[in-house]
Amino acid sequence: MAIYKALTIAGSDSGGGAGIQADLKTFQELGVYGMSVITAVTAQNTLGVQGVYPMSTEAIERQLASIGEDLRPDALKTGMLFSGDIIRIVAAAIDKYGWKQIVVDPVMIAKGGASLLQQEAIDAMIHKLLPLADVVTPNIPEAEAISGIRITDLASRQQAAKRIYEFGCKHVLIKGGHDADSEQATDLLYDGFSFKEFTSRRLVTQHTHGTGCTFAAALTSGLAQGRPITASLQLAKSFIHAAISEPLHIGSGHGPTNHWAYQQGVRAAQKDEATRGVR
Ligand SMILES: Nc1ncnc2c1ncn2[C@@H]1O[C@H](COP(=O)(O)OP(=O)(O)O)[C@@H](O)[C@H]1O
Ligand SMILES: Cc1ncc(COP(=O)(O)OP(=O)(O)O)c(N)n1
Repeated sequence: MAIYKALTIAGSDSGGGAGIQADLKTFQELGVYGMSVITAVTAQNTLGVQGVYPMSTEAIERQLASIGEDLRPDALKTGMLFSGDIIRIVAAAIDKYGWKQIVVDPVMIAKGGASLLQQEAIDAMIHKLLPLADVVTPNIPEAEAISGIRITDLASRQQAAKRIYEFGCKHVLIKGGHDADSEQATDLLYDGFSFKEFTSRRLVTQHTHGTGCTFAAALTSGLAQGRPITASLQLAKSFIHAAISEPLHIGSGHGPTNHWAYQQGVRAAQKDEATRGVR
């Protein structure tokens, strides 16, 4: 049996809903061997972010080298990178080790408002990391910050995607979770030629902590397994929809998504199929 390996380069969320923890849970659920490089530790729960503690650049470089010298990832994702220095170190490692299938989730601000990326780092994100990305997955505020274009409708979202594409990434996927007025959660893909939409029903819930990390980790899992980009995005959309559909109701604030839900649905469908076959 082939073992596909995925790497997440991101921050730790002590509450387990976002960051490294969400990524590793998603990799595991989708049958991919997960590895991690931790860029920062956050003290975080469903009520918000109580502390941010970046790792030393030496510790990050050492983790990247440990992976690079022994365990080649089939795909990798970046999440919270916090500073321009960390972004430059990560970009240099991607280049040095020749890693492929790069998903850049340009994490900037947690849903509660805490800053997870220093303002000065946006420039490094744009000029060092985006040119290495196979897919960059901004939410609407992140797409606005990167493109400098205010997104108010489909036309401005398309314009922002085109602008971000010009920074050198192969695909831009602007997520629609923040478009609260819409009855649908629509993610928009641009590949330099045309647009494609990935749509699901918008679920009304406050338990959406970690949706972006989980979505990008599911996309990375698909790419690690050798699926094409659109099939990987479809997988990610199905995974996150299931994870939001069946919240765990833990904590007293914005709870995490349910990383078990997708596979529980797959198993239930298989059981159904098997039962029908017996009849
Ligand atoms: N309420 C919701 N109902 C259904 N899908 C959602 C909802 N909120 C977010 N999503 C989906 O979750 C994924 C992550 O999107 P988003 O929440 O915008 O990212 P982020 O966590 O980075 O802000 C996207 O595929 C988006 O369409
Ligand atoms: C450590 C860490 N990394 C990333 C995030 C942001 O995660 P995201 O999936 O965008 O979810 P929200 O925080 O916006 O709910 C995070 N919070 N912590």
